[in-house]
Amino acid sequence: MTSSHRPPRLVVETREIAHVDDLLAFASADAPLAWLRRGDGIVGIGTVGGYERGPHTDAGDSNDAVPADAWRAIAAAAVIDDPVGLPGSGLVAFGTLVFDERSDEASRLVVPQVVVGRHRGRSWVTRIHASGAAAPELPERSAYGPYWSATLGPGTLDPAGYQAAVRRAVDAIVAGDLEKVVLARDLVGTIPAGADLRRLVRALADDYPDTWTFAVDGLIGASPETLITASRGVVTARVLAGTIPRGTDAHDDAGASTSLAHSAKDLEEHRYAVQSVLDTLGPHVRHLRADPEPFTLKLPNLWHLATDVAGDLADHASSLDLVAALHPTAAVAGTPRDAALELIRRLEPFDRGRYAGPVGWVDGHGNGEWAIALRCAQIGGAGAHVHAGREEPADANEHRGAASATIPVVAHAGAGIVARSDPETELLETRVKFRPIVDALA
Ligand SMILES: C=C(O[C@@H]1C=C(C(=O)O)C=C[C@H]1O)C(=O)O
Repeated sequence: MTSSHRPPRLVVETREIAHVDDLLAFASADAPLAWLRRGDGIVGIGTVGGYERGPHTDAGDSNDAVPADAWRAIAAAAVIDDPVGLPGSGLVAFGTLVFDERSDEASRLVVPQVVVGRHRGRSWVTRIHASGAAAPELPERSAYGPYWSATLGPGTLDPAGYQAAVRRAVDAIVAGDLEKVVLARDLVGTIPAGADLRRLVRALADDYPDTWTFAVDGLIGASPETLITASRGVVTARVLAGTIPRGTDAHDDAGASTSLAHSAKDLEEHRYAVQSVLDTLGPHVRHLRADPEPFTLKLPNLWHLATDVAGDLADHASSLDLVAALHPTAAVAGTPRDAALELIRRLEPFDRGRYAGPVGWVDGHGNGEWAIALRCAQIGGAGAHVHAGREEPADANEHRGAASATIPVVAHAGAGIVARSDPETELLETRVKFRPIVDALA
């Protein structure tokens, strides 16, 4: 899976199939690959190739191809037979990229052996194999395993520590070092080994049907924020920044939405986020459109200020090129970007891993759908081990029974900090943003 090797020639065949009710039933129980919204989307089974970059080393990894270039090489070598031609048919890779290129976790593109997809009433299966190898079997549904649950507790930055970090961020902003920074905190826990992870994906998809529900390389969540979609030359994004919890009754809830829509502090946070997207898309996109005022987006746990952005691709950029240009937006890093990244590294005592990074899929033409990985948890993986303080015992064999009984989980949620931010309100906001993943695990 290294990018330095010449990619194998992949042979790809997509065929329409009878309507699929539940895509997730085809996914693997312990390593699901899924991208779903309102029941439509794609699931992947097995791995036939891909790309991996990182973890970061001090020696540097600058010789590695960037994901967009690595993918262009894989796609250019592929032989694709796709009479279906819908979003997610033909050759696809699922991707999850780290937030910070200095992360100890890896960015990955995973090309599955089999993809099952559904889009507006049409369903298909794609089989992918290396040229000369046998085509994979057609996929089968498998019954869901038993229900399981997990609770998340304090991580490396507890509520008091988070409020202290917010105060330091406000000081830096007031001192003129930067205008906005997004600070996150972490929660950790464990889930039972052998748990059917599709249960978690399904709970998120059921409770948050309008979000992108994703599962890629152990990163599972339900994000409302579209980093970028590219489909046949049309580009869209949904920028979110500015948040308020839902009200306790209809009257209170309407009041919450109105007060968010008029909050100078939230409108300021939002402006930075929209501007960062417009600035980076500008060179690649014609007829770039964004409403002058944000709308309030209602989710089961909170309201966001939202701006939809759209335009026509003006060059040959793939969705992965656009991802590279956009990430990290001011919605998850801050303004100016470099000063914000530096402050995040200083104030957050953990590695974000893939949290707040790009997650999604890309096809053989460069089309794709990418969200910002929010409202999610990383199940397993080196980062989770470190966060959970569960170093591998010196004699791993001796402890294997105990060590394999659970799988570590780490989740993150953050909030945009500007000069007027109040530490307690920001802490409450992160609590509300943890709700989707905390509830789905419960
Ligand atoms: C950082 C997160 O969310 C981001 C920050 C927001 C805000 O500060 O209002 C809103 C949506 C997201 O862009 C998160 O969910 O962890």
